[in-house]
Amino acid sequence: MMAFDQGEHPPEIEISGLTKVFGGGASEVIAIKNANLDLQKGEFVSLLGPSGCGKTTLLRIVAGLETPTEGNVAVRGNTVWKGGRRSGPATRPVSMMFQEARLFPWFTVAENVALPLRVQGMGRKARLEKAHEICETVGLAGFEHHRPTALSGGMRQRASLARALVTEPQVLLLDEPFGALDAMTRDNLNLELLDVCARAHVTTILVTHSIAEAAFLSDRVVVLAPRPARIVDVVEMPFERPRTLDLQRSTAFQDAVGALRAKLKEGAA
Ligand SMILES: Nc1ncnc2c1ncn2[C@@H]1O[C@H](COP(=O)(O)OP(=O)(O)OP(=O)(O)O)[C@@H](O)[C@H]1O
Repeated sequence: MMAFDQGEHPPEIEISGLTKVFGGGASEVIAIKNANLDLQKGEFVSLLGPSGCGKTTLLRIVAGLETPTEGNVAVRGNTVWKGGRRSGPATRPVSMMFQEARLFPWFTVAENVALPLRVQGMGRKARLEKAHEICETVGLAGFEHHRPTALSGGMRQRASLARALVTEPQVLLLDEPFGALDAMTRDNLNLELLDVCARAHVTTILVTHSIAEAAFLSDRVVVLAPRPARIVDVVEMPFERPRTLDLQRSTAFQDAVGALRAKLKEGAA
């Protein structure tokens, strides 16, 4: 799988003229300035940029959690924001995952994973069955009855990923999901993430500080610059899928990482 045709189908996520300003007067911060971005179904796009360039804010606006100052967002043809105002249906086929696992310590892994289904009103037996299925997919088989405190950091993030996937979302929004983990665990989880996203044909936006992670996972990388926060460029990662860690040793990959680093530098200048 490679090179998504930007014109063939209506975009799965449409972002246009998006601006977000926090505060006012002397404390005004322009977190995003006139961002435009479309994602096709099944595409994996990373937001790459230095701290404070508006990555998390952009993700939260797409999730419907943050109100933009101006602009439009639509997910799967349904308006989320129009002219900076909330619009469209209240429920969306979107799941979000954060850097911290945010699991409830008094629930088991399976109960945590099943929570979004409980919110949707699914009965206990059915939702726990579904949670067990997803736990198996993300490598947590055998740990369903454990409490989160009995898990390693990597396993807690697996549980968090399972919870994000349990509703079979069409769109996955990931805010540095494995940023706090050691490099080896992070590599393994990223490989599994790619596998899950490809199998379910999920459209994914990932926020990351890591140039190599963005290059390895993405179809396209959105390079962001701070002050004023803006999109510097959207760079295609022309690597075949499925990808293996060997890709990272290739000259083509190193070149792509070098090109992204140069774009980041250009944006910071
Ligand atoms: N609720 C808020 N109130 C005021 N300013 C905010 C708020 N949320 C974010 N900001 C500001 O908006 C800018 C962008 O923040 P954001 O968290 O989106 O950046 P980021 O690129 O995700 O940073 P990091 O990589 O450190 O997480 C920052 O200058 C931040 O201080």
